[in-house]
Amino acid sequence: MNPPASAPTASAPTPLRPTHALRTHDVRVAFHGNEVVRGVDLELRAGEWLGLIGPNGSGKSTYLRSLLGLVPRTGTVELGDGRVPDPTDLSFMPQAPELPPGMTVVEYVLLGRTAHLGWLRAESVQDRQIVTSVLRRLGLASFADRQVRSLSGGEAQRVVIARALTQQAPVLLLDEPTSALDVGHSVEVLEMVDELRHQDGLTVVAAMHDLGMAARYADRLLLLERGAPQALGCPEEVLDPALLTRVYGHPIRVVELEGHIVVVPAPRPARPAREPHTTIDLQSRRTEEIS
Ligand SMILES: Nc1ncnc2c1ncn2[C@@H]1O[C@H](COP(=O)(O)OP(=O)(O)OP(=O)(O)O)[C@@H](O)[C@H]1O
Repeated sequence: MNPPASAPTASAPTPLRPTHALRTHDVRVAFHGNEVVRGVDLELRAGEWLGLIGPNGSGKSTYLRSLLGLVPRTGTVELGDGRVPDPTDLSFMPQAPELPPGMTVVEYVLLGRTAHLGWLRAESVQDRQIVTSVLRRLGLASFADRQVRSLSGGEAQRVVIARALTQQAPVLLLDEPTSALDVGHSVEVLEMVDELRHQDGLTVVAAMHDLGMAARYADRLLLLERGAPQALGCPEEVLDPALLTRVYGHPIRVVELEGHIVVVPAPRPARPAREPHTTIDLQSRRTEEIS
């Protein structure tokens, strides 16, 4: 008897598993002829965390936004199956999200399910369960009925992360996810993202200014300078004091503390002694000008 069509046979080739979850090749973005992202190549495996680092204006947000199609780009962006990502594949936590007036936390976080809604556009019991579970995990259950506009900066940031997580997309893009959070809440949120990527194979790309936190959570770091990749590798390789000092324009020290990398600004070398004070007599100058 012939085997069913779908059963593997000895001669049938094993389907190749993609080696990457997200790949970008030669991604470039220009505004008014000025290129601000200059050829980013990346290949991320499922469950990998990439930390995007670099000084202000180095192109981190623009690169993330280009992956979502929010700004025009050239180059290629594809998922592991070769598809161009659609809105259900990438969830995004922007740096400065709009919090709509008159909306409660639970309504706002439910927006994360928008891409999954059926033709009736009504959320299901499962959508609500996902929202409840994310709110609980982020310690936000007691905020469910609060107006989003009434939250503190840190509370609002956690709510925005909750919305991104509720989408349950395989790739999570975070633009400075902890910029408004105190140290305790920063660790709590990053730990949760870390747990999700280990449990569910979530692939994370996060723009981060705190280089120590980036080293702690990311598997690899990509350092951008004026849109151009300067280094890509594990935190120990990329967080090279001489490289960081050059790119950030300030002396930087990298030290190890209890097994963690700590990045600290070093004092600048002593400046030459200032010229002695000269006092300008503004009153007499004025008098001279008037006379
Ligand atoms: N819509 C736009 N039009 C013109 N220039 C833009 C636009 N968006 C971003 N830029 C410019 O692109 C460059 C990169 O900005 P981007 O926000 O990506 O940097 P960043 O690394 O995320 O900075 P930061 O750490 O300050 O958030 C900056 O010089 C910025 O002014």
